[in-house]
Amino acid sequence: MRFDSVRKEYAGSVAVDDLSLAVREGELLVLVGASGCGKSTTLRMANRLVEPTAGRIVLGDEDVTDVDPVALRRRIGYVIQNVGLFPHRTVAQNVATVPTLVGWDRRRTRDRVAELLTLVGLEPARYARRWPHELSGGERQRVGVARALATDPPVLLMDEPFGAVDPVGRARLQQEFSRLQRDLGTTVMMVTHDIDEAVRMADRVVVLSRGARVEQLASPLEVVARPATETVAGLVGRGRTARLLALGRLEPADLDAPREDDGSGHARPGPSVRLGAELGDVVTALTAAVECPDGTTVGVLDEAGRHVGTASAASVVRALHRLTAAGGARA
Ligand SMILES: Nc1ncnc2c1ncn2[C@@H]1O[C@H](COP(=O)(O)OP(=O)(O)OP(=O)(O)O)[C@@H](O)[C@H]1O
Repeated sequence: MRFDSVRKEYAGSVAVDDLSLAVREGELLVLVGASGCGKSTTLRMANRLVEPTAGRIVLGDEDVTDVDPVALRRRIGYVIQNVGLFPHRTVAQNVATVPTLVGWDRRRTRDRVAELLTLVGLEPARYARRWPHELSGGERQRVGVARALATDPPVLLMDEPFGAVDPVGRARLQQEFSRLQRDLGTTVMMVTHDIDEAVRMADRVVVLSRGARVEQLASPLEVVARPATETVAGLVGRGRTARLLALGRLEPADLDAPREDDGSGHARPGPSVRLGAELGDVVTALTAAVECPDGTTVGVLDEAGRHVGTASAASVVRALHRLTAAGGARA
C-alpha cells in the first residue's frame, strides 16, 4: 500500500498536508505521534472512511478511490479501540460478519469462525455463543481482531487497537498480535500514541507531527537510538535508555578485551549470555553474577555454545555508545 502526496482538509483546516509513504508487504508499520497530528485521518483514508482532498492511495496496483468502498473494506480489515462489536450478535456472529456478507456457506463460515477464535486465543466452545457484554475488554479486542481477519485480508488497519485494555492485558495482546501478524504475513498499519507500544510491535515506526508530517521512518531501534528530529527526540526522550536495553543487542565489539587467563573456547563457571542477547538480559545476568567469585563479568557464548569472551557493565555502556553513535543503530 502506498500514499502519494496525500492531503486532507476539513473545512479549511489541514489534517494531512502532503503525505508520501510506502507500506511494505507483510510489515507491521506503526504510526505514532501527538494527539491531532493526523494519524487516524491517514488510516481512514486507506479504506475510504475519509476521502483524500488530493493525492493517491494505491493498494496492489489500484487507486483505492477507484474501488467500491464496500468491496474495499472487505479487502482491508479494520480494528478500532473498543472494537465496535455488534452488541446484539454473539461472538460467533460478530466474527462471521464479512463471510456472511460475501456469501460463504454456513459450514465454511462456522469452520472459519472456530479457526479464528482459536487463533486469537479464545476457545470456541467457551466463547462462540457469548454476547459482547459477557466479555472482558481484552477478550472483546481479540474478537475484534478475529472479525477483521475473517476473510484473510491482505491489509489490516488498526487504530489504537489495545487502547482500552489494562496495561497487563495490553502487553500480552501486543505480544500475541505481533506473533500472529508474523505468522499470517498480513500487512498492518497501526496507529498509536504510545511510543512503547510502537517500538515493541513495529517492524518500522513512522513518527508524525502536525499535518501528518513524517519526522522519521525507521526501525524501532533506529528511532530510539538516533532520533532524526527534535520532535522524535521529545517522544522517545524519557526512558530512552531502558528502551535501548530492550532493543539493543550484544555484539562482539562490546566484549571486554581478552585476558591472558581467559582461555577462549573453554567453559567458564558462572552466569553467561549469548552473543546477540538483548542488552537488558546482559544486565540481568550481570546482576546475578554479583553472587559469583568473579562478580563483575559474565561469560559470552557463541551460537555453538563456545566461550568467546566476557561482558561487563562496561560492555553494556560500549553497546549503548555504539547504538547511539552516528550510523550505529542499523542492527
Ligand atoms: N471530521 C472532522 N472534521 C473536522 N476536523 C477533523 C475531523 N476529523 C479530524 N479532524 C481534525 O484533523 C486533525 C487530525 O485528526 P486525527 O483524528 O487524524 O488525529 P490523530 O493524530 O489521530 O489524533 P488522536 O491521537 O487524538 O486520535 C485534528 O486537528 C482534528 O481536529
